Amino acid sequence: TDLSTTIAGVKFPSCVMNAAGALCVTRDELVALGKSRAGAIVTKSMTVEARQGNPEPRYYGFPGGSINSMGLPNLGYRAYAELIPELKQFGKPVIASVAGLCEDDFPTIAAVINAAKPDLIEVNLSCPNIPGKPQIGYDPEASERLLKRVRKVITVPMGVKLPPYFDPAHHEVMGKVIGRCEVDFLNMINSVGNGLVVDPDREEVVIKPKGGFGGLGGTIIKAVALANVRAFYKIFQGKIPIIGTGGVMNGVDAFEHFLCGASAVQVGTVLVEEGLGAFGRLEAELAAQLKKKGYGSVTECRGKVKEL
Ligand SMILES: C=Cc1c(C(=O)O)[nH]c(=O)[nH]c1=O
Repeated sequence: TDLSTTIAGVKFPSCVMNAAGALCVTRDELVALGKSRAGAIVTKSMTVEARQGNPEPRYYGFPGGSINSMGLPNLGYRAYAELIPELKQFGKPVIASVAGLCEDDFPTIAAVINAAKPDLIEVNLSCPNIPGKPQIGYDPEASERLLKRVRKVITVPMGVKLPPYFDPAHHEVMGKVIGRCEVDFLNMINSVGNGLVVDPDREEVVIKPKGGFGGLGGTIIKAVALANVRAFYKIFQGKIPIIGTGGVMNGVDAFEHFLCGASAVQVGTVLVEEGLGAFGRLEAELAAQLKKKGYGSVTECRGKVKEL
């Protein structure tokens, strides 16, 4: 079964890769991703200055998912610019995830990172965990302004990592914004922002930052992720490739993302909980599911989910 895929003209040896944030902050983590079965190396979203991130505990896994308020711990964009040439030696695409603490950070980072020639750049409009900073992706005007500014300095394929939307009216508005910004691929969804997990025995929240509020991931967000993949797949009639992220814990979850229109999937929670071996398991399970259903590749089943 062919698990390779192509996004914006870039060939991925496998359609399963890490989500920005999962096991991808340090050089060693990124090299380990290069040596693993991951279909790409996706960096942690990067900021201008290196950051320690939020106080711990800042990640908590539980049956069904995870909650995190990492606070953008990363090496700073200059360090990743230096690392990219080395990371490109592993025979798989390198996706540089660009964030920023303010709008002006994005073009600053994007211009220098673009010069390092990652295979693709993913603009993260959806970090939910910077205290006092609303998610850019929930502000269409700011999103459009920012995407147009970074598009001017990015010559490699440019994608956007979006937060979950919960209303078709928002899908429509963001669809129009994306349509005006020459976006080469989409990635949805980022974590479901500002959830709260409580430990009833200790009568406490489970993470320290923001009073315990954090981004949700894992099985519990799969239905939201699938809805967003499907909504934007339909808006763009499959013409803009979508990376499906959210709730992929096994091969069948991945298959559901492809049925809804994804061209590849990213995994976060399952990677943090299980480690890099998850890639081999996910690939085997996905291949088995495709075979069972009579599909020869993920491309064949893309967008094939039937309505009633
Ligand atoms: C870039 C920061 C993000 C973070 C974080 O570093 O807190 N967590 C997420 O779930 N999604 C993000 O986009």
